[in-house]
Amino acid sequence: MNEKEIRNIGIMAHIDAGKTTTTERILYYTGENHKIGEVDNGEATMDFMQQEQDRGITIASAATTCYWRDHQINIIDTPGHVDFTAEVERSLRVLDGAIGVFCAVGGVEPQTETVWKQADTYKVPRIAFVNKMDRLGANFYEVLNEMEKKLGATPVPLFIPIGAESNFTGIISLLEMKALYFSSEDKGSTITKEDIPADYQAKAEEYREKLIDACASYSDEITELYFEGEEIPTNLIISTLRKCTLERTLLPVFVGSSLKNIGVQPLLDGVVDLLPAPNEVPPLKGYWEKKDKEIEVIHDEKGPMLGLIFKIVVDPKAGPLCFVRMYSGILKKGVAIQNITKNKKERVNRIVRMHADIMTDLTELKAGDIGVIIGFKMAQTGDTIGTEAHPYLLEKMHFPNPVISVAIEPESTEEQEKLKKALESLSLEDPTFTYKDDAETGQLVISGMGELHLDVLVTRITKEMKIKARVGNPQVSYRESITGEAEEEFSFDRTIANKENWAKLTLSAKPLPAGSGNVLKISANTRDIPEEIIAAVKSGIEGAFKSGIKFGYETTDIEIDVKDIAYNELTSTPFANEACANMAFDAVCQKAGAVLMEPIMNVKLSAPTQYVGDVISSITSRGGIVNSMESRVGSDLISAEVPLQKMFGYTTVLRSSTQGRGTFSMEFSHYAPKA
Ligand SMILES: Nc1nc2c(ncn2[C@@H]2O[C@H](COP(=O)(O)OP(=O)(O)OP(=O)(O)O)[C@@H](O)[C@H]2O)c(=O)[nH]1
Repeated sequence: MNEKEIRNIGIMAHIDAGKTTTTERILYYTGENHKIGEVDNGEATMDFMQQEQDRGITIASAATTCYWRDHQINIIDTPGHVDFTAEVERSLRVLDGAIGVFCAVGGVEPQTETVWKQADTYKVPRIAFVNKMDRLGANFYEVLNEMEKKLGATPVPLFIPIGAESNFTGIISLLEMKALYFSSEDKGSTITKEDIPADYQAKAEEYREKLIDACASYSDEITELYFEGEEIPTNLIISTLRKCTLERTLLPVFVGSSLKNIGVQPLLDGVVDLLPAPNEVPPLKGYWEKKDKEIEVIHDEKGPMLGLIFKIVVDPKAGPLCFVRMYSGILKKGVAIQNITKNKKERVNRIVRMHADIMTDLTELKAGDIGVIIGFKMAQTGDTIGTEAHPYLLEKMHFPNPVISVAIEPESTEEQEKLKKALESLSLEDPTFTYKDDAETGQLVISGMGELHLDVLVTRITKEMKIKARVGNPQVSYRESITGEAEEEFSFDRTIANKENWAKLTLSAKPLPAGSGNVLKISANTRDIPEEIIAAVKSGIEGAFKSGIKFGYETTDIEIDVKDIAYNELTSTPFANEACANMAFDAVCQKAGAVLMEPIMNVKLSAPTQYVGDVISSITSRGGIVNSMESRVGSDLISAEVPLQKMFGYTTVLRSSTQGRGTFSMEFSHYAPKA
C-alpha cells in the first residue's frame, strides 16, 4: 500500500458520546465485520478486554485496520477518561489525524475540552462527527456553537441533519446539495440520494453558503469563481478543506446517528478526503540522549528504522502484543532490533496486523504504518525501537505522579507469586502505575493516577486474572515537605571492626515552590574530597528524599544544600558519610518545620445552572477553592482546586445533587500542606 493511501487516525470522545458504536459501524461498513457488535450487549469488537465489556467503557488503546476506497485506515482507539492521560497523550502522538465524536445532546463536555486541548498541543488535524442526532434533546446547531465557544474551533458543516430526535431521518450533503437516506433494512448500507426536502432548501442553501464562504477565505480560486458567479467544483472545495484541516484552520463537521446507522459512510469519506497521510504531517521530534540534542525524524522509508511502542496488551496465549507505529525505515520480520529506551537487543518473531483480536501475518512494516510485534520480552509501553547506529528516543521517560494507592494482600504465598507476576505484566502494558512490596506487612501497594485508574487495575487483578487477594480502601499518596529554612551541622562517629568511621556535614534546607520536586545542591568546597565521599553524601540525601522525614512518605519541594563536608584522610569513610547525610537530612528538615503534604486536584465540573449553587457548596465543604466560573448555554463550568482525599466517592455525590446531569474530571495539580 502506498503511504499516501494510509490514514492513522484516532477517535476522540467524551465517555458515552458513542466512540465504540461509531468504530463498530466503521468496521461494519468497511466490510471487516460480518455483524454489528452492540456495546449494550457486550459484543463490540474493539472493546475486546473482558473488563471493558463489563464496564462498557474503552480503556485499552487497541489499534485495528480497515479499508475504505482503496485506503488503509488504521484506527487507534484513544481512551476518553483523564485518569488515563499518559495513554491519551501517547495515542495522540502516534496518530496523524482524528475524528472527534460529539454527542448531539451533551455537546462539548469538560473532558472533551481537556483531550481536545491535548490534541491542539500535538497539532493533530481533526474532523468532527456530531452523533446521537436521534436522541431526545439533540441539537446540531448548539453543538456547533459550543465547538466555537469552548474549543475555539471554526466548525464548518459539510452535512446538516434532516429532522432531529425521533424525527431524524437523514442528512443533507452540502457538497452535492442532495438528501441522503440510509436504509434501515440493511443496517444503513444502502444509501439513496434524493432531492432536498422543500422545507430544508433554505437551510441547506444558507449552510452551503457558509461552507463556500469559509473555504473562500483560504482559496483565491474559490473567491474568484464566487465573484464571477461560477459554479465551484466539488473537488476544489474538498482540496481547500483538506488544506485547512491539515493546517487546523477549519474543522469540517459531519452529522448522524451511529446507533441508527445514519451518516457513518460520509464520515469515512471525510477520513480519506480530509485527514492527512503519514507523509503529510510535520516530522516527529526525537531525542539523541548521548549528544543531549533534539532531532527531527523525517518520514522516509529509506531512513533508519525507527518506531514507537504505543501500547502493549499481554495476551495469555501469544504473550505481549506490542503495538508499534513506524516513523522511518522498514521493520522486517525475523531480525534483531535495538530497544533504544532499554538499550537491549530484541528479536522480531512475528509482525501482524490486528483487526481487533484477529491477526494477519506480515513480513515487514514500513514507515507510516501501524502493526503489532510479537516476540519482545522486555519492551514496555513508550519504548522506542530502532538500530544501534541511530539511537534516537521518540519518547523520554514519563514520570507520572501517582496520587492514590491501594494495598493488596494476597491470601496465600502461592497467590503472592501470582500477584507479583500479574503486576509485572500489567506494568508492561501501563507504565503509569507503580507498585511497592512492603516486606513487613506482606502487602503489595499499587499507586496510580486516580480512583478509576486503580479500580481498573484491581478489577483486572482480581476478576480477569482471578487472583485471590484482599483489597484495602484507596489511600491518598502523601508527601512530606518543610515550611521554613534551617541549617544544621551533624556528625557521625562509629567504630566497626576496630575501624573508626567518621563524618561531619553541614546542611541547609529551604522550601521550594509547589511542583518543583526535590533539589540537591553542593556548595561545599569539594576540591580535596574524594569522589566516593561526595557520591556517598549524595546517595545518603537522595535516599532520604525517598524515605521521608517523620512519616516515611517521599518528600517534595525541598532544596538541600550541602554547605560543608569535613574530611579526614584516616577516618572519613563513604559509609559514615552516607549515614551522616541521611541523619543530617532528618535533623535539618525537622528544624525547618516538617509538614505532611496532600495532593490537590484541578477539578472541572459542569452542571446545569439551577444546580450550580449546590455544586459549589459541595466543593467548598470539601475544603476546595473555586477558581473560576463560566456560564454556558444551559450549563455552567466550574474550575476548582480540591484535596484529593475529599474527592473519594464524589461521582455519586455529584450525580445525586444534580439529578445525574453534572459531570466532572480531575487532574493532579500540586501538593499542599494537609489541612
Ligand atoms: N440514541 C443513540 N444512542 C447511541 C448512539 N451512539 C451510541 N449510543 C449509545 O450510547 C452509549 C455509549 O456508546 P459507546 O459507543 O459505548 O460510547 P463510547 O464513547 O465508546 O463510550 P466509552 O467507551 O465509555 O468511552 C451506548 O448505550 C450506545 O448504544 C446514537 O447515535 N444514538
